[in-house]
Order: sequence, then structure tokens, then C-alpha cells
Amino acid sequence: MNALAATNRNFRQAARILGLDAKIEKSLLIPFREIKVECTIPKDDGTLASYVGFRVQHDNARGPMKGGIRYHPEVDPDEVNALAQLMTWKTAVADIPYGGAKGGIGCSPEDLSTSELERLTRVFTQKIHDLIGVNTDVPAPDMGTNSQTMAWILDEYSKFHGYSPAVVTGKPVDLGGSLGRDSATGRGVLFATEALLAEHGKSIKGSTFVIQGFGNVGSWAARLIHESGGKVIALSDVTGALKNPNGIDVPKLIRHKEIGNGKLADFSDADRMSPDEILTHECDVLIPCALGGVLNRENAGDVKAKFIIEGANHPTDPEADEILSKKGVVILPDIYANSGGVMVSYFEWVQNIQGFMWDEEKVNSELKRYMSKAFGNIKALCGSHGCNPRMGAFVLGVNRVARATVLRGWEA
Ligand SMILES: NC(=O)C1=CN([C@@H]2O[C@H](COP(=O)(O)OP(=O)(O)OC[C@H]3O[C@@H](n4cnc5c(N)ncnc54)[C@H](O)[C@@H]3O)[C@@H](O)[C@H]2O)C=CC1
Ligand SMILES: O=C(O)CCC(=O)C(=O)O
Repeated sequence: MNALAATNRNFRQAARILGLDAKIEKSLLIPFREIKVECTIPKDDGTLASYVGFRVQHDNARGPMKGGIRYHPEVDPDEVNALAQLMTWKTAVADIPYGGAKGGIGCSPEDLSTSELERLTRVFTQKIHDLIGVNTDVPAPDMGTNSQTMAWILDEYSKFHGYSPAVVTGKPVDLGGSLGRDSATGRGVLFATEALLAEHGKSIKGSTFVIQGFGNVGSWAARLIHESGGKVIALSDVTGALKNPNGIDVPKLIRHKEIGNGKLADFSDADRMSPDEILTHECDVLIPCALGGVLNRENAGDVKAKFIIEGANHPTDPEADEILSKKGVVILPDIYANSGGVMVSYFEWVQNIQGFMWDEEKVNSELKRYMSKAFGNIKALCGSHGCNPRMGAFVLGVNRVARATVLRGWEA
């Protein structure tokens, strides 16, 4: 099922549970604005290359729209629409004063030089600068982008509007980025996992973990789980997959990747495995941290994990959800499990607006407070509606956005 159909289906189910008025349901499904722009840049060899950039602004009932920008060859309008909608529910579940948006450029960032990426980012920013802003739409990093990408957006945007650090989050600390934003999504995954395991009388220490994706989210999640005594027994990225039943030495793997610019698949202290087996490998906790739709009706029946924590956005399609739920697998959904990133993005925006920088301890303790509050709210709704955590989170988020919509008088 495609990402948008899957997201709409979850939204409609939540709308039914809430008994949402049909007019509000319709208005919440239609994005506020969809932007599609052509981005042509000179390549380093002097030839021209054209790319398509998207920004979908889904909803702003609760505040400025917020969400990452993805550089990936599979970026398409439906996917960006789904991701933007998920951001609306995610910021509402997190109870931070934002709506939802997402953007992306269809490109393979690893095939572009740094200066080509800079030109592409600047051209994209020139095309959308009038439609984003501190109080309208605030981008951040996602797959294939990072703090450097945000620095280029900030610089290009500021040429048109004056210096505006709060127009993007996830930027370098030297340009007003928040301490702790880099690790925030992975740290949020850790807090979510701790809360779920504790509910089932378990802990990180003594549990085994399999993680798909070793970029920002996956590598931080792996590192923090390893530091907390968890055993990461299998890992993968786009270059391949590794396993070690005694636990992979995550800090050593990170050094291997950073210092030697090495590929995960070339790490010598673990055995190679087929990337196709990563999601069905025996473990207590599976954490997908890469692409969407990876858990589907083809492989869900073979999943052996007891718990799934969605570090990635929409890794589980609704058919897999049903199969996994029948098997008794408990899933913490993306709109809660990976919300640590946007929570710290919110702290970054607040710090920029206040002109006052928090220390990392404050960032991390506020992140823990927000994550545990959202966990408690979802749990309460699961209890009162007899639903799973995904539906509990959707009901929580959709209800908050619907209430804001009515209060603003937009429902007529
Ligand atoms: N960066 C952030 O703060 C947030 C990211 N997310 C989501 O987390 C996921 C990962 O994002 P980032 O870590 O930021 O991206 P990233 O670009 O830093 O890393 C992506 C990772 O996925 C791996 N990957 C790509 N294709 C793969 C495949 N076919 N099999 C296995 N691994 C594959 C890459 O090799 C890389 O290790 C995405 O779904 C993103 O939307 C969600 C919330 C916040
Ligand atoms: O930090 C942000 O603003 C957005 C992060 C994001 O794109 C996501 O949560 O999927």
C-alpha cells in the first residue's frame, strides 16, 4: 500500500473512533498547500542537471508547519504528502505548538559533490523562500540531509529576509542550533523503548535489538542502547547488514564509519548477513530507522521481534500492522517513537526566539519529560478506546488538531 493510502487509512480510523464531523475530516485530509518546483543547477563538470523539489504544508491549525527535508531518489508527491500529514499528527501527539509539513528533492545525494549539493539546496531555497518562515513553516533535516544542509537554507533565506536563525532547526550549533538535536531522534527512540519495555517488566539491559538504518536516527539509537546495556545483535544500512549474537561493538562501528569513512558492510568485528533477513532476525526489539513501507504483507508473518519501535517514518504498512498485531507484536508508532527529533527542534526554535541557549542536560531532560508525557497520554487512550498504540497516538493527535480547527472557526 502506498504511503499516502496507508496514512489516510490510519487517519480515517481515528476519525471514526472520535466521531469526527465529516467536514472536519475532509478538511484535515486536504493539505494546506503543495509546492512543486524545478531546480536546475550547473554540475561541477559544467553540464546542467534538473531536479524536482517538493514542500507539502499539511496543516497549521496548531501553529507554524514543521518537518524535515529529504534528499532521496524515491521522493515523490504521495510520499511527501504522507510524511507531511504524519508531521501534523506527530507535533500534536508531542503537544508542541506546530502543524505539519515535509519536503524533499528527488536526487541521490551520494552521487553529488558537496558544492553540487550546496547549489541544489540554494536553488530550492530560492524557489520556496516566500512560503517558509519562522512563523509559517520551519524545515529541518531528514534522510539524506543534515545540519550543513540547514546552514545553506538559513544563509540563502537570510539573503531575502534578513538573518533568521529560527527559520530552520537542526542547524549547526555555531549558527544557533540546539545542543542535543543531533542525537535527539535516537534518544527519543531510547526513551520510548525504555518506557515500553518497563511496562512489560523488561529493560534495555538484558534485551536484544536489531536496527535497520545506521544514519542519524539508527546510529544514535544503537549507540544509546549500547550505552544503556542493551545488546545490538544485528544492524544494516544501504551498504549491507551485520550480525553478532554476542552484541556488536557499536562505538567501534561508529569509529570505523567516521574515521576511515568506512562502509558498515566492511566492519570486520561482525559477520555479514543478507540485508533481506534483518527485519525477520530473532530479537526482542526491532527498530526500523531507514525507509518507509519496509514491513509489509510479504515479511510481517516472519517477524520474530516482540516489540517494534518505529524510528523511521511509516515503516509498517497497514496490512503488516494487522498481521503483527495478530501475532501479539507491540508496535510504538512513528508519530510517537521518532518524535524526539521534532521535540528538540521545537526547543531549538524556542531558544532562537528567546536568544538564550540551553545546556545539553536541560535539552535531554526536557526531551525525556515530553516523551514520557506523550507515552502516558497514548497509553490512557489505548485503555479507554481498547486500541493499539498506533491508533491511540492517531486519536490523540487528530483530536488535538480537530479541536484547534474548530476553535479557529475553520470548520464551516
Ligand atoms: N533525522 C531525524 O531527526 C528524523 C528522521 N526520521 C526518519 O528516520 C529515518 C532515517 O532518517 P535519518 O537517520 O535522518 O536518515 P540518514 O540519511 O541519516 O540515514 C538513513 C540510513 O538509512 C540507510 N538506508 C537507506 N536505504 C536503506 C535500505 N534499503 N536498507 C537499509 N538501510 C538503508 C542509509 O544507509 C542510512 O544509514 C527516515 O525514515 C526519517 O524520515 C524521523 C524523525 C526525525
Ligand atoms: O525536526 C523536525 O522539525 C522534523 C523532523 C522530521 O522530519 C520528522 O520527525 O519526521
